[in-house]
Amino acid sequence: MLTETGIASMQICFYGAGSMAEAIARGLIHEKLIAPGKISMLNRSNADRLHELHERYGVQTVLQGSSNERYLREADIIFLAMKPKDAAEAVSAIAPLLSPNQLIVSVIAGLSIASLQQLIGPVQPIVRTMPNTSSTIGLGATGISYSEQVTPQQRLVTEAMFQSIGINAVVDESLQNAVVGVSGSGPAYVYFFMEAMLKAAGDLGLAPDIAKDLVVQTVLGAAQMVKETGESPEELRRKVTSPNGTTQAAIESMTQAGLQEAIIKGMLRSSERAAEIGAAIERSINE
Ligand SMILES: NC(=O)C1=CN([C@@H]2O[C@H](COP(=O)(O)OP(=O)(O)OC[C@H]3O[C@@H](n4cnc5c(N)ncnc54)[C@H](OP(=O)(O)O)[C@@H]3O)[C@@H](O)[C@H]2O)C=CC1
Ligand SMILES: O=C(O)[C@@H]1CCC=N1
Repeated sequence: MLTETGIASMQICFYGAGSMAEAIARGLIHEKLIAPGKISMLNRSNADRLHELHERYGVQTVLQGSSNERYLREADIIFLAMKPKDAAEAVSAIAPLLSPNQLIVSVIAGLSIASLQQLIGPVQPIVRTMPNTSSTIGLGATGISYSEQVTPQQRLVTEAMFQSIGINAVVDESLQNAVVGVSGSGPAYVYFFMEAMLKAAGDLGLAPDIAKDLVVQTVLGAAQMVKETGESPEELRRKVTSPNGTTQAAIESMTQAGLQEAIIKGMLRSSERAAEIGAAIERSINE
């Protein structure tokens, strides 16, 4: 499927060279989907960051204002990967350089296809995505939505790219903010949970390196159990929980502290925040 897409011969430009751009670029390179020399990464002012990316991956890098234009014009695929607050200005700046055969792939939380069309024009094929940073190691989870202008071939390319760095789900654009709340922000919830587990392990007297090994393997093993056994988290939890045993005591204590409600509330808030961010960009465009 990958050779059919012709992706290996394409040029990919990351406009915005931060954490998410690096996670995707690193994943694509690591999975050998595309050679580093076919990837360019641009940012606004942080020259050290570009130098670091060039040294680390061998990607082409250049500072805003020099020969950025060439990379942007030559790219078959342009990833928009700046923070939402910078998006309207950054996208407006490149709109005059774009031609309608270039595929725009946005990873920007909250930013709608309609807003991007306002900034770029109606004919540009646009993909709105919500990936996550686990793409770095090929274990990402990405929500994908297409504008009408995206061709079947461009869809193949998009899905091949995101499949090479994890799994993806094509969703109606109205669900993209839900994807933010679930898997876009998701890795941070798990890290937050692990931080708490590590703290408690220390309080219980375990040395940091031993605590880390035990916590990481526990999280990894639990996720893998859900994936490989096909059993639900609830069923698997029951199997750990002996009547009147240690796990029951822990779960009762966590429930009393409102852990489940706190997680649900936090996820809904992430999704709501994505909508707020999108609305703020929309307002700034229409001002
Ligand atoms: N981090 C995550 O887990 C995820 C992030 N996202 C989305 O990815 C996007 C980027 O987030 P993240 O990677 O964390 O952000 P970072 O702050 O790490 O990176 C942002 C990058 O954008 C660059 N930039 C800002 N303005 C411009 C401009 N005008 N022209 C060119 N480059 C510019 C910055 O350059 P400089 O440093 O020089 O200013 C920087 O390289 C966000 O919109 C976010 O919603 C989506 C899913 C997950
Ligand atoms: O925190 C954020 O806004 C971005 C979007 C999803 C994950 N990180």
